[in-house]
Amino acid sequence: MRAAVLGTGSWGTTFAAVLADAGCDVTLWGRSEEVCRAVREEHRNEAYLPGVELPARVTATTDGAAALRGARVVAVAVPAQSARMILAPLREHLEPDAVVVSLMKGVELSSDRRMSEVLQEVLGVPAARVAVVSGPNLAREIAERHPTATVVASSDPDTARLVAAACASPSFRPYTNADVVGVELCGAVKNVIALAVGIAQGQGYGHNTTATIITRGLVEITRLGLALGAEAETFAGLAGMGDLVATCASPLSRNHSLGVQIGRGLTLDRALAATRGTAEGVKSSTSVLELARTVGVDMPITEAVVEVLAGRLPVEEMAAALLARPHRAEGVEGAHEPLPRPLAEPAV
Ligand SMILES: NC(=O)c1ccc[n+]([C@@H]2O[C@H](COP(=O)([O-])OP(=O)(O)OC[C@H]3O[C@@H](n4cnc5c(N)ncnc54)[C@H](O)[C@@H]3O)[C@@H](O)[C@H]2O)c1
Ligand SMILES: O=P(O)(O)OC[C@H](O)CO
Repeated sequence: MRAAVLGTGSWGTTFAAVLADAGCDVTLWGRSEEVCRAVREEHRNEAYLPGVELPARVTATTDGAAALRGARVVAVAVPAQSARMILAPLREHLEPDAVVVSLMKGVELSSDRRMSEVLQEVLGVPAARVAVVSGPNLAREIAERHPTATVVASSDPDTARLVAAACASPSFRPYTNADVVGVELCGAVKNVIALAVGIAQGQGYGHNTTATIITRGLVEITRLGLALGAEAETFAGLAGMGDLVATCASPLSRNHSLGVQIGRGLTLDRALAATRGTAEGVKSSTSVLELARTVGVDMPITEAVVEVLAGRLPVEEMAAALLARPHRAEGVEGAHEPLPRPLAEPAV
């Protein structure tokens, strides 16, 4: 099968290798001629995956029409906030029967749309031909063939099975799932929770704090997902708990690392400059919170991250603001309990 991957960053390049390991002939599309030449001629992408040799079945081009010609599976791995702009010119080159796969973990800021919704709109493909791949998938580990599982979600079971078959390799095991909303929200919101964990660790807090944020973060993700029609069991699976554990534990996570820098007192601009690659949670925290407000869901950790990143809540007051909320029962349902306002006012 021929496949295309749009985006030559760390996940796009790694997923191209996964597809090739599974037997696909893969063309990467990117904007840098130098990166594409190195993939084609040296089987390397040193900027994003230093030291990794790519399979011979992976080639690369800056020509979108050439990349998409004959591609039955088209996977997209560009920054979520730029996807609409990047993909619009490629629409005319998509094969009529192509299945489009979102590898992205974000929510569009301007529209609060999930990335599978953005792909449907901008590429003009129906939901039945769109899939989402999400799970505990740190690119570097997968590029090194560490054993890993993931979730392939689509509203159409045949589409999910096609994509799962296209990416199943001896070291990469996909599970199919019909819950596109749940799988996609898990991927986007865990980045916000990983920022919160990083912030706490940067402040010097230990494992109890980390476990508290991960667990209550999962409650937030679940609450939002259920309100938007997702299935409860998705959140306990690979895309939910699995990805939270990987992202919140690993220094390979850009969101986690960026959070640590913020927790240590760096400004957002400096923390971004110190973080290589796309930390989707920075912008998606705002769109996730907007989405939550449209359905009346309480997401205090997400709200605290938004306030800290915006400079309205001093980072050293974040934990106190969260702990000062009214006490409540532990379950997923719950009253709206915003952060105490005086602590969320603009810092002076
Ligand atoms: N890296 C991971 O471990 C990982 C794992 C799972 C999911 N994801 C998700 O995949 C998506 C991409 O992440 P990544 O890690 O590959 O990011 P990255 O920062 O490594 O790479 C982003 C790529 O997008 C390209 N790009 C940016 N603007 C472009 C434009 N205008 N035209 C063409 N290309 C452009 C960059 O050149 C780069 O190649 C994100 O949503 C991320 O959350 C990443
Ligand atoms: O580096 P991050 O924080 O984007 O996380 C990478 C993957 O999403 C982990 O599954």
